[in-house]
Formats: sequence, C-alpha cells, structure tokens
Amino acid sequence: MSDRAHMPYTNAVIHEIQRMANVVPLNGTRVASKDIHLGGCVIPKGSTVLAILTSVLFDKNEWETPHVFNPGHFLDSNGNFVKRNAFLPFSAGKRACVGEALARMELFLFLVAMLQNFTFSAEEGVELSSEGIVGVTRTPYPFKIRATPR
Ligand code: HEM
Repeated sequence: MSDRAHMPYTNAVIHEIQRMANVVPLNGTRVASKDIHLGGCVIPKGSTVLAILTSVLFDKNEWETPHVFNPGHFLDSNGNFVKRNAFLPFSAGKRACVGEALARMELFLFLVAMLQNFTFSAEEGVELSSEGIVGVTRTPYPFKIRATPR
C-alpha cells in the first residue's frame, strides 16, 4: 500500500525513534473491572491501573540494546523489516491509540521529506540529549539543530 514497505531501513529508523522517544510513557489509564491476581499481588476491583509503556519499550529481555539507538532492532540479517511484539508506543487492545494510522503516515512523510531536503547536524561540540521532560507526555529539552539544504 505505502512506500514504507519498500523502504525497510527508513521504516526501521522511524520505529526505533518511536521506541526511544517514548512520547506517552505512562499510557492511558484503566480501571480493574474485577479483583485481579498478578505476580503474587492483588489488584482490587475499581483500582486505577497504568500499564507503563516505558517498561516494554526498554525491556532488556525484549531488545538487544534497550538504551542504545539501534534500527537493527527492526531488521533481519537480510535487511528486511521485522515487527517486534514489544513495540507498543500506541499501546494495545480496545482502547489503543485511534490516531495510529494517521500518526505513522505523518511521521513517514515528514521525516522522509525533511531528510530528502536537508542534512541535519548538531552544533559543534554539542551533545544532543535523549533525556526528556516527562509529564503525561515526554518531550525533548529545547535543543538547536543545524539543517543544511541538500
Ligand atoms: C506519535 C504519535 C502518537 C502516539 C505515540 C500516541 C499514543 C497514544 C497512546 C499510548 C494512547 C493511550 C492508549 C491506551 O490507553 O491504551 C493514545 C490514545 C489516543 N490517541 Fe494517540 N498517539 C499518537 C498520535 C495520535 C493522533 C495523531 C491522534 C488523533 C488524530 C491520536 C488520538 C488518540 C485518541 C483519541 C486516544 C484515546 C483512545 C481511547 O481512549 O479509546 N493519537 N495515543
């Protein structure tokens, strides 16, 4: 359907950006509809539950280099794109993000269009941080980046 299928590396880079960007770290809230027994604990009916997305996007049992940017997480040895079950930036289930298709299309179109037209680089001597400001969403600290027309 889209060109993404033919651009496995670009697709892998976008997935890895979404994994590490972790823009909705706490996910949406849920309420336990009955008492739940989980890992030796009881979650009583009526409790508010947060299925923290950070825990799965950086799970050391799921990712080869959880804290290092690595598009290889989404590529096999032939360079084909591979889906990963732990890739859940849009959450899962009935109340997962309804904007996922739109968001993914926009991420692809904006990133590819920008990379086709500019080369991006950090200011000399400036180390860009992958840390961010965490609230309901996670946003980067203000930063400067140089865009050089190609
Ligand atoms: C990179 C972009 C985006 C990310 C990472 C993202 C992520 C999420 C996450 C994690 C949730 C919570 C799901 C849950 O509780 O299980 C959510 C919910 C939601 N998102 Fe997004 N979202 C993005 C873009 C968008 C866009 C573009 C729209 C609309 C045009 C949108 C509309 C919604 C709505 C309406 C909900 C609530 C769904 C519900 O409660 O049933 N999102 N999103």
